[in-house]
Amino acid sequence: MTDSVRAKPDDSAIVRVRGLTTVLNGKTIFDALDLDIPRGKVTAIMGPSGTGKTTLLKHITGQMRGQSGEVWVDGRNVPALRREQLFELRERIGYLFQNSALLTDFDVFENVAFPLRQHTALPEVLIRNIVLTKLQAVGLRGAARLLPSELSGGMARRVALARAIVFDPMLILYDEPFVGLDPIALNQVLKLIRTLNETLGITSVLVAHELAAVQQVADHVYLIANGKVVAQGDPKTIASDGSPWTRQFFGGEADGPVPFQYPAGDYAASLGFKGGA
Ligand SMILES: Nc1ncnc2c1ncn2[C@@H]1O[C@H](COP(=O)(O)OP(=O)(O)OP(=O)(O)O)[C@@H](O)[C@H]1O
Repeated sequence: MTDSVRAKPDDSAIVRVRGLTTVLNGKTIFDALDLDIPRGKVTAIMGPSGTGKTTLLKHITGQMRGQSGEVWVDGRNVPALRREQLFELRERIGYLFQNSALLTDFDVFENVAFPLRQHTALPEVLIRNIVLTKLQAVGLRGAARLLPSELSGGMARRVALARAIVFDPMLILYDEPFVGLDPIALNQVLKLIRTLNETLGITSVLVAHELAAVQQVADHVYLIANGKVVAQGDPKTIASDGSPWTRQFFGGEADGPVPFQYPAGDYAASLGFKGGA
């Protein structure tokens, strides 16, 4: 492994993954994975489909645990946390899911208010102030009384973002935030991710496939494949680092180190040919 693919220990890392090994249904998703997410920055996680990007986010929130290894988030090793410590930690992490997952029967205001009503006993006037502040931050205070069915895809994503920041998180995890957005909505979301990161003084981690978008918003990118970090660096230059992984992934080549076949047993044997090679 070259220096460029080895995670560099960094005291300012808010997330520090060490030796994470995760096997799901007999398939190794992470194979002693090491990586650091720098505090206060926007970090992109990229990699082929099924490589474990969403799974990595779930390790950070403690929704999933590996067989071994450590996942440190703001100084706590997540797999070792007790249930209530885990809930405490999760309240400090905002999560924007792949689909915006708004509650269809609730208007925009109530969607953003929902976590506050679920997890706090704040008076209505305070809830109102928090919700309107968050909606203002994403430019949708005027849409407070619209239903999700009345929103464009980009607006829905911004509402979900307002909801994700309702507890003033230290860390926001975005899972595929750019999928299905038209160019205008895409630019609005990009600008918003960057602005929120700066104005709220938080850390952002995003899983995405779109290199052009990642280049506009991210400070650092990790390329994960085969259970490990296979490349990392500046999003502007990573695509041209010349390694077979980056050539295949960013060049969209069908052939390369990423296998076409999902791991499977012996083909001839599975077709019933005895002792098939
Ligand atoms: N709960 C689970 N149980 C068993 N296998 C799972 C589970 N969750 C994910 N997997 C498997 O783990 C692998 C990684 O899935 P994951 O969704 O993290 O990939 P991804 O890199 O986010 O993919 P994509 O880019 O397509 O969204 C896949 O092979 C998937 O089938």
